[in-house]
Amino acid sequence: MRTLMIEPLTKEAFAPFGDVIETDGSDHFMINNGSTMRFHKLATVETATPEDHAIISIFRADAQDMPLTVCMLERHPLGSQAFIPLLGNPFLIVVAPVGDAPVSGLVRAFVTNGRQGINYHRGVWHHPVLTIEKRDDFLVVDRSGTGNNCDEHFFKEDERLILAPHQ
Ligand SMILES: NC(=O)N[C@@H](O)C(=O)O
Ligand code: NI
Repeated sequence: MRTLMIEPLTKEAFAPFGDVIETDGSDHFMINNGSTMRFHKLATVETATPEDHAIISIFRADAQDMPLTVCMLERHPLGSQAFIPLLGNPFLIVVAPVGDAPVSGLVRAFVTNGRQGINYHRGVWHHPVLTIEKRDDFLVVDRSGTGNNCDEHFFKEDERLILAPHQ
């Protein structure tokens, strides 16, 4: 099984999978009579139909045992999904490009710097949220509507991957 190299999250590296929601290196303009910097439209919420809603939730996630064997990835075919850390902690991301199924050899892992959120584009394969802290809170912005919006793919045993952040 391949051990994933964990890359530092950057807009450029993550571009094939979605957006990085951060102030570092992002354009802004002044609002509120010059008292506020607006880092405008860092990401957009994708939905599938006019009846869909973009909703805001909080995920309180517990850490997975590490090293983690990555057995599966999921995707949301009907909308995007954004995770914004509420407590300023780094977290882990495992993704694969859009396609009928995730390709094990194309799976990549990233670690955030604590000041970054991400927005998975519609259909991007990803692992369910992976904290580094024992428990962590995320603001999540994603799509609500009819139909199935979560496909899971389980890798064959020889396609599984290892995520080992503490080594
Ligand atoms: N199932 C759910 O809402 N969470 C996942 O989509 C995830 O990416 O964590
Ligand atoms: Ni998801």
